[in-house]
Formats: sequence, C-alpha cells, structure tokens
Amino acid sequence: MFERIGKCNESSDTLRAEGNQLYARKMFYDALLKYNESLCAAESESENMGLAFANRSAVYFEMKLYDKCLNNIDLAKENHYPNKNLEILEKRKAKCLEMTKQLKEEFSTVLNFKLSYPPNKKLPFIVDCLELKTNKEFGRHIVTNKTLKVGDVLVIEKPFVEIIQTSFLYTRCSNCFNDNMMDLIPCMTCNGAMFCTSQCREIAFKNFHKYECQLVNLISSSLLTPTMRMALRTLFVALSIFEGSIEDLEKFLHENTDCRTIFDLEDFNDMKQRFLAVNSLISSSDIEVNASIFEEIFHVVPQLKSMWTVHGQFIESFLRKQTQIGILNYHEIFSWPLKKGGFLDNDITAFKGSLAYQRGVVGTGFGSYSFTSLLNHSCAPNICRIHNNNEIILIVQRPIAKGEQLFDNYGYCFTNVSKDCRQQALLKQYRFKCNCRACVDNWPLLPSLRVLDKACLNKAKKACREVSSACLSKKKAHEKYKDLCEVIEKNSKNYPTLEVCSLMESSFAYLEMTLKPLLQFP
Ligand SMILES: C[S@@+](CC[C@H](N)C(=O)[O-])C[C@H]1O[C@@H](n2cnc3c(N)ncnc32)[C@H](O)[C@@H]1O
Repeated sequence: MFERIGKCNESSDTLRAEGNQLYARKMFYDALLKYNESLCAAESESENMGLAFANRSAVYFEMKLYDKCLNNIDLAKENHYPNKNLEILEKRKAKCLEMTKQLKEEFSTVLNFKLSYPPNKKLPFIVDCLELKTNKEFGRHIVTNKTLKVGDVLVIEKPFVEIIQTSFLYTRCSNCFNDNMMDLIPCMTCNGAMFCTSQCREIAFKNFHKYECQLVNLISSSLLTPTMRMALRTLFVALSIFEGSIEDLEKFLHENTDCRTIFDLEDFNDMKQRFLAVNSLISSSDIEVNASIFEEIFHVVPQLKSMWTVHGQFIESFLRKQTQIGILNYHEIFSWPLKKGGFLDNDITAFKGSLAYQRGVVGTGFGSYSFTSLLNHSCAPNICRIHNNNEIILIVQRPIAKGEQLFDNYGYCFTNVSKDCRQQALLKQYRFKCNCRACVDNWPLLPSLRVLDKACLNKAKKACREVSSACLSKKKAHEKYKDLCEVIEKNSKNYPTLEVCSLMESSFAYLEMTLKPLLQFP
C-alpha cells in the first residue's frame, strides 16, 4: 500500500464545501480550483473522489463544456460516487448529450504552429538553416544561412525539464503544462500534483514524481527559489535516465566532461546526450548557492537520505551547478490565465507595469531549453518567443539577412525600458555589457521614436486600436497577424521608427491571441 501524503477526507470535505459556495455564486474558476484541491486531498477509493468529479461536472455543464461534463460524470461513477445520488448525474448526462447534439460550436479549434522551412535532420524541432557559431564577443550564438522573413517559424522546442509555479499546481498538468480547462486527475499518493491524463501521470511518476511525491509540500514551499526547484527536478530526471543509479550518473558525468551543445548530439532521442546538452549550458560559477536546504530536503525521505549519506558531495555539487546554469539559462513560461480578468493575487510575476501584465499573460512556470538557451540578447531583438503550454516557439519579428545572428530578448526591450535600467539589469543577472544598436546609439523609448511614413503610422495606430479592443477567434487573430507581418516586412527598412515598432508590438499581441483559450472562466 502507498503511504498517503496529505490525503485527508476531512480537508477534502472542507474544500468541497468552499467550492460549493463559490459555485453557487457562479465563480466557476475558483470553484473548480477548490474542487481540484478537494480531489487531491481525497483519500483514494473514498466517495470524496466521486463527489469532487461530480461537482466539476456541474461547473462544466454551466460553462457549456459538455464533453468535459460527460467525462467528469464518468469519472464520478468510476470513483465511488454515492449510489443514492446517481439520479442527479444521470439527468445531467442526458441533458448534456442532448446539448452536444445541438451544439455546432468549434471549441476545439487549435492552431498548429509548423516550422516554415525543412527541419534540421538531427534536430527536428529547428529549421535546417540555423547554425551554431562561437566568437569572443558573444560566445556561442546562432546565425542563419538563409534570409528569413517576418513571421517565419524557426523553432518549436520542448523543455528538457520544466516546473509549474506553486500557484498553478491545481490548474495545470504537472507533466506537460496543459490546463485542459482544469479537467485534471490527481496523483494517487500526494496532494500536490495533478495531471491531464493517466499517461501524463505515469510519465511524470517514472521521470521525476516518484522522488518528489513525498516532498511536494516542501518543494513547493518558499524554501526553494524556482531555479533551485528546477535544479532538483533536473537531478531527479537525470537519476531516472540512469534508472535510479546515482553511481552511474556520477560515472557518466565524470567520463563526459567536454562541452556538448545540442548541435553535438549524435541521437536526439538519447536522453543521456540531451542531459549533457543542458549540463553544458553556460553557468555563473561565482554565484553563491545555499546547498544546505537541499540536504534538509533529502533527509525527509529515507531512500534519499541514504543516497545523500554516501553521495552528498556529488549531489550538492550537481545541484549547485544546475542552479548556477539556471540563473543564466532557464526560461519563464507564460500562459493565458483561465480566469476572466486575469491574474491571481499571489502571482508575483504579474506585477503591474510588467510587459507580461500589459499583454495579459502570466508566468506559470520555468523550463530548460537547450537550443533557445544558445540565443544571445539584444534590446532590439529580431525574433520573438511565445509559449504553447510548455513549448517555446521562436518566430522572426523583423527580416534577418543571411549570415546574421538571431537575437532573443531577455525581458528588457529598448521600446519600454531605459538604457540605464537595461544595462544594469543585464549586467547584474546575465553578466554582460549589452552593445546592441539600441544601446550603442541610445535609441529613445517607443513614444519618442521618429516617424518616417505617415501612411504607415496610420496603419499602425489602427492596428493598435484594434488589438486593444479586439475579442477575436484564433483564426481571425492569425489572419490579422499574417497581414501585419507583410506590412512590417515591407516597411522594415525604416526600423526603428514609431510606426514599424508599434506594428511589431501589435503583431505580437495578435500572435499571442492565437493561443488564448477559447473560453475563460468567470
Ligand atoms: C542564455 S546564454 C546565451 C548563449 C551564450 N552566449 C553561450 O555561449 O552559451 C546567456 C549568456 O550569453 C552571454 N550573452 C547574451 N547576450 C549577449 C550579448 N548581447 N553580448 C554579449 N554576451 C551575451 C552572456 O554571457 C549571458 O549570460
């Protein structure tokens, strides 16, 4: 039998009752959150599980998400929903089936991003024209060997490892980040992880959750920074690759000390090589890491404690290095909030005035991306980054000539952050002095940029008005985005003018709109 960590029907009852009150007030997002917490707290094989699924089915019915309603009715029945109440569920099911027939809505419209050019033969998630170069000024960097157009999709990268911010534990799959409109299933043992499917639950258990399950409350407390949580998850994933043998992991690292980027992999499907690519990312060895917290965590679980007793030194240096890699390389993952109006009170990344806040997206987690981490920063980038669940998609934002370097933006764009602030922040976190054109020539902030083409400025103003008031379908947003890409391509010789930079901002907003959930909870 599993040891039940944090499972408790009494808490599950309290959480369900709180959910019921929110449901009565039609606060469906908050109600689902409580039902998910209640589900996670429910002792397995108790009727509390069935009740939580049934409650969720009621929310989905009100939201007209009939497929999810039906799914939750089935789950309720499979999970000890009390027989005496079955009639309620059967009635709901019948109504649901009737409504599904009537409903021609296309809730399932998903826009799939595809690479714009043939894929790299070894790395199928990047286009074949990208090359790795190294020089003194930039270290490793990526250039294109063919001219690229605005809107070209260059990379669709999944992380090697990702973690969810604690405030999203009950709203997203802990394995793949899918929110599945909160239609999630709990870990059968702990109360701190949910999954979108049983496959995801199995994969997570195999890859990392078997180690974390007994530690979830500690890991998700404020003891660890997100970078340290990522380091710990990386250790558990690496351990799983070596089938739990810390000796083999240590030996492997000892024998493979040379630097290997993702371009050096012989076989992309070999997880050991993929791990080496993450382990070879640039790190800041001078950053202090308080490793004693890791020791405390390991001492909670007997199996991990004995591992630390024998291999503590190796584990500590592994975790220190991953933390130091993380500071320079891990990417925050942004998603659209499921709740109308947006942000959770405790979402620290959504501070007012931040770019994410203006765009309406929230930071839901962090990931390690071996390719994207080879991109250098410019305050005037030529590519942009969007997220589809845990995937990073890299798209050309202004034309890039053959032989030019691809530049990402580390969160400090010249259009809305002053040169002094940018330079200080980049030096402090990323340890380099930025010499991009915007810094060298001290380009002004967006409102003070010069105007060269009045007709184009009018187009930009129109796009700006539309994008801030628009409530478009994904398809329509994608069409608008494509139109703007053409206008930017034609006018790019005037960059950085007010009109071109505003068009770029609006096009990015349309692009993100293509990933917005079709429906948000009240
Ligand atoms: C995510 S890594 C980028 C890849 C890195 N160049 C490498 O060799 O692995 C971030 C680090 O790259 C370097 N870097 C990024 N942008 C740079 C720039 N514009 N100029 C100089 N160095 C830069 C800094 O050392 C920074 O900490």
